[in-house]
Amino acid sequence: MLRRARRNFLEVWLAGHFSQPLIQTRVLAQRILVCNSPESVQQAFIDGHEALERKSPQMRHALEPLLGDGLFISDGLVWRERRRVVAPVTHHSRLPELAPVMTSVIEERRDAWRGLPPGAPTDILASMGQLTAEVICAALFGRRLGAGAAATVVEAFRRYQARIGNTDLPSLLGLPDWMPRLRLGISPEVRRIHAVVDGLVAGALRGGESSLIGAMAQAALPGGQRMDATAFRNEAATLFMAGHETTANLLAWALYLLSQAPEAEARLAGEAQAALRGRAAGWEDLPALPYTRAVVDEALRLYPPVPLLARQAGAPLTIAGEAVAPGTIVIVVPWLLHRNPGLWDQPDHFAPERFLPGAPERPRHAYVPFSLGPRVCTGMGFGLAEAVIVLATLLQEFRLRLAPGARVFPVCRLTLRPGERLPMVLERR
Ligand code: HEM
Repeated sequence: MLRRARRNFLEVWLAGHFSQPLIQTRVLAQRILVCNSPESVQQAFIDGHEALERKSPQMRHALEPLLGDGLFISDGLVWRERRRVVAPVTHHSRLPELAPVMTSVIEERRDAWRGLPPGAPTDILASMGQLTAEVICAALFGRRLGAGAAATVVEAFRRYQARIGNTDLPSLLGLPDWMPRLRLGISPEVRRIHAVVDGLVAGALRGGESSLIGAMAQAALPGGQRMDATAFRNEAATLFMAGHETTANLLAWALYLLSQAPEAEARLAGEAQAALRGRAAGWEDLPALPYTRAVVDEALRLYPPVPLLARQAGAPLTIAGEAVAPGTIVIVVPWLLHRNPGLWDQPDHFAPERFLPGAPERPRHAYVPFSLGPRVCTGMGFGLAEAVIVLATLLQEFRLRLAPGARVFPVCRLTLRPGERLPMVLERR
């Protein structure tokens, strides 16, 4: 099981797990409880938030070298204080101000695609990674990360993920947190990413442009203190990483799904053409793109970019009648929950209609691509707006087909991606 988990975390689940409301297992010294029903998910992440605020040791050890005490993996007082500074910078109320950055980056990508030789395969996973890296950089730092720098970070993060793996053997053996973990080959990637982030933070703090970093610098921690330089770097790295990798995978999966579903693809393209008439999408176009949004929601259901939400109990609690002792790992697995046949009709089918306004209601907490409860993703509105703007702008003009011979299968490391590459052929409509 460990070997399978290290290779690809999705391989540990058997067919029966998708419909099982609660899965209990033990890996070496570690008890693991998987919540796979709306009730148990609510009991764990909402009612049990205080006991389960802490991320799993596997997640913390995987990301700590890169993010330090950044919001994604911190807990306790640090998490509470930082959340009050970081969450408002991408709050829904700021999106009209942030969306023009998305529009201008996607306009550049569209123009570059117009110049591609017809029939040449493009790696859509890399292309979306670079695009979303440019978007989050422009929003975060108030200026564009040069194409070379974006590519450097995207590639370094890909290699970081490949080396770090999913399993943290020492934690599974019950060894304490303070014991150093062997992390072969990740230091050069971490140094490369930190060097880029440090340069950008310094630039954003010096330059007078409006930026998320600038907004964070204005916000005081409770008690009036300012965040120190390390906190700044950790939060900037967190927003950069959380803000590009997830959205890139979502876009790659959506484009793949559409390439396999010509009717859905034609419907989305028709909606985009009618709403946009050749221009790039912006914030004000979102209400006229409900089908595009439904495609995004359905892609998030079938291929949730964060397919595993793992916590470690810090205090005793009860979930679905089971006593959970401190130290137990409690996991919500969107990959399982989103395909649970007891919760979804035809769970493995790509059916964006299920998310259109007026579709039958689904059970609460059956759909959690952005997590839920107090640790819900702070960038949810940002990521959703970006994905709709990108898909509508590109698909009104281009049709994407999977390159001949390409094989696509989901691989889960920290995020869920369509293998290492996604070669697709672009055609102008
Ligand atoms: C489609 C895109 C995205 C998806 C699917 C996604 C998903 C998630 C999920 C599932 C979590 C919680 C993880 C857990 O509970 O273990 C999370 C947390 C977070 N996300 Fe996102 N995210 C996306 C985009 C973004 C963007 C664009 C930003 C920033 C601009 C962002 C910033 C964050 C941060 C800071 C956290 C940590 C919140 C906390 O622990 O308090 N995310 N995201």
